[in-house]
Amino acid sequence: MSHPITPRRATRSSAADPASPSGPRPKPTPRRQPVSTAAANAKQEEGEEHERSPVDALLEALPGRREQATDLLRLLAPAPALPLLLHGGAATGKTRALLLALRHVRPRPLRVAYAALRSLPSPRALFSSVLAQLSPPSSSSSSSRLRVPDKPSDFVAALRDALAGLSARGEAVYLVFDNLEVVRSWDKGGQLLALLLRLYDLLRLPQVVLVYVSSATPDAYYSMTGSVEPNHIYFPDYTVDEVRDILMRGHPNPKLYSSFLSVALKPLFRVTRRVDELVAALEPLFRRYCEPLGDLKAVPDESIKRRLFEHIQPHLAVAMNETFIVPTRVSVDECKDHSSRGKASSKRQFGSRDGLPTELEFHMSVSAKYLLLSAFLASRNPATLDAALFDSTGGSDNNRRKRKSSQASMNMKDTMAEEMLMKGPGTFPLERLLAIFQCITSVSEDDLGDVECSDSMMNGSGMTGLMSDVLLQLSTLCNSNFLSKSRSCPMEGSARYRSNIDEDLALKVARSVSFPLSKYIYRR
Ligand SMILES: Nc1ncnc2c1ncn2[C@@H]1O[C@H](COP(=O)(O)OP(=O)(O)OP(=O)(O)O)[C@@H](O)[C@H]1O
Repeated sequence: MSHPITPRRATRSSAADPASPSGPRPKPTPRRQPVSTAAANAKQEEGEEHERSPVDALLEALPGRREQATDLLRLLAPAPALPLLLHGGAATGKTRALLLALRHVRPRPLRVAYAALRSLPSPRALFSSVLAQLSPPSSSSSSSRLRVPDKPSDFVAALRDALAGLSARGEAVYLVFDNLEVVRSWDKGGQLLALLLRLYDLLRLPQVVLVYVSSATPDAYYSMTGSVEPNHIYFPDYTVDEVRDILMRGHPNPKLYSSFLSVALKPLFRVTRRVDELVAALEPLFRRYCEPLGDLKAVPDESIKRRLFEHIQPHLAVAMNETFIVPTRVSVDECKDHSSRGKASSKRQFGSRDGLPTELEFHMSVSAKYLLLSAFLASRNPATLDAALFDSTGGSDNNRRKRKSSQASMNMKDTMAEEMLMKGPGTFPLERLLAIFQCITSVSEDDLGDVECSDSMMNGSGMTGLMSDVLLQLSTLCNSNFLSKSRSCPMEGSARYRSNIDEDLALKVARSVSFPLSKYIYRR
């Protein structure tokens, strides 16, 4: 299930291995050992009899992540450790596994500065968050007084000072950059990304362990920086059995919940594989499932199971048609002072489907996002411009188009575009939607070298995977009001669709999959 990791990989730079510092790499300090007196050993052995090993505790908290948890404990050992990259699709447990594993890393004390980049609005907020977490406890309460650097080079200098102080006190420091791919979407994000990836070379502090968490593969990053290549651990998508183990863990009535999951999990798993979305979708369903029961502690026999199954079936069908939306509760202000709190809490909440809120983060599948973008373009652009906007290779080639267009045809297009804007979002047939969808997904396929459009984001199945569930996604988007479906057109005999989202929301969705939407929006 899990792809093999490549521990201590060879590096692309000549002075890559900290164990054999032949180049400019700093001399590794010997790994610090816990105090090893007879008394300490005895105490440790005694403790081991009563306590579970860190690995056991970790494995219990991480169903489906045995291999990753073991690798984490091994590769997180401090001083000197190569940077570590955890990569894999959305909600595959990267953050959870890392944060739990860090609790078990020895020796202590250690300091963790965790930057949840998805919750941070700008480079400056990132600098502020990291430096605040590294400042001594006395000054962290007055973090407003902390001078926040504007320039990345000043940040590196300030970071080095803060880390040197902690290293001098014997503290190992873990610098975690979660959702690293987000940096790309920031202004001058490419440069900042390269700088973050080169921190190992820039800081030269062996007791500092850099950990990057991302949906993109290592090659997406390290081929462009030429810096030391990290160890990496791959987090594949969960299988349905693994998700079942995760959901079953610690349930007060395992027999009842197991009989519920045997009915509800597989159908929903076809719609989403994200654990957080499944948890959110299953919770209200389980309450429904239990409605006929007087006693929630009861162990259901076969006849009760049958009755519960009949009771839940219609609700299950409705749930499968819903789009999963998870609101983020993190406001920009909250982000400014602290980064780390945001992520977990923001993801567990399940949003309502009322209206089309703009402050939500949408945890849709990649294909649903592309479909929504295709629908937005189909509603927004005149159909006659499709051929020009999406050339035969699927791409948008504005320059060539401009050169080739005659003044007369440009004028005609302008008039049409104006009419379209006056009329509001237009309707379109399914064929047009699918054609645009195919074009824009093929563009993204060409860009697979890009961080955000990595294989992992496509769930390892490539763009064919995107196409396969498109009709299911379409009905989900309609049910959740992102698209509306009109009655069949008497002339064409088929239904027409209309996008209900505005440009801001479309741009937000586009950013989340790094799709250059503005290139495809026709503007006069
Ligand atoms: N093995 C697991 N056991 C229990 N809960 C899990 C497990 N894996 C994931 N989850 C839950 O699923 C949700 C998403 O997990 P997490 O944030 O760790 O994923 P991620 O891979 O970091 O996602 P992203 O790439 O979107 O940041 C969290 O609520 C987390 O607790």
